[in-house]
Amino acid sequence: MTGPAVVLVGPMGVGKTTTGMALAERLGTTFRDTDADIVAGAGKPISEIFIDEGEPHFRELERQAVRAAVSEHAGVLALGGGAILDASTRELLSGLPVVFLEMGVAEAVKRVGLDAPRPLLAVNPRQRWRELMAERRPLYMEVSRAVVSTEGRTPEDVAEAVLDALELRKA
Ligand SMILES: Nc1ncnc2c1ncn2[C@@H]1O[C@H](COP(=O)(O)OP(=O)(O)OP(=O)(O)O)[C@@H](O)[C@H]1O
Ligand SMILES: O=C(O)C1=C[C@@H](O)[C@@H](O)[C@H](O)C1
Ligand SMILES: [Mg+2]
Repeated sequence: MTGPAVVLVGPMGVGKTTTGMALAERLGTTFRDTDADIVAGAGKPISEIFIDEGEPHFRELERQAVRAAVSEHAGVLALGGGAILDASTRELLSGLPVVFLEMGVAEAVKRVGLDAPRPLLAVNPRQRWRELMAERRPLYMEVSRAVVSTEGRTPEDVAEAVLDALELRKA
């Protein structure tokens, strides 16, 4: 097993799922998303896992979900926005074709809105988003082979930029 063809990381709403699906189609492969794996395993939405069992429990489920997906999935893999907080996950990602999708705060507000059921942005979302990114940007950078801006690009354009960044385009 060689691991995923591409791993997408980045903040909530940056387009990991949308771009990931476009990229998988473009590469003729399948898409997998660790958030979706966790929801399927727990049988309830992430917001309810946070409320019922707390964030540390969610992070442990996420750690396990990333491990399983990296070892089982050969297509395009999107990780939850906070997966890179775990040091052992960052270590696991080293050597893999990881791409950091990014955008600014104004675009984040446009994309995720202010009332979406995202537990980490429930209160004062602009401020919280800035704080989260200040903490996480260095971690996204640490695990990534390339950074791709998603602003002013359609998901299909972002997928093409990811292929260019990883030099995955066939001649
Ligand atoms: N390149 C883009 N330009 C404009 N809007 C986009 C782009 N990519 C995604 N979106 C929109 O932004 C929203 C969030 O996208 P998506 O769910 O793919 O992000 P995500 O990174 O998977 O978020 P999450 O953290 O919830 O998993 C969706 O409404 C999607 O249609
Ligand atoms: O940025 C985060 O910490 C999160 C992002 C989402 O993908 C989900 O994994 C969850 O809402 C937490
Ligand atoms: Mg997603």
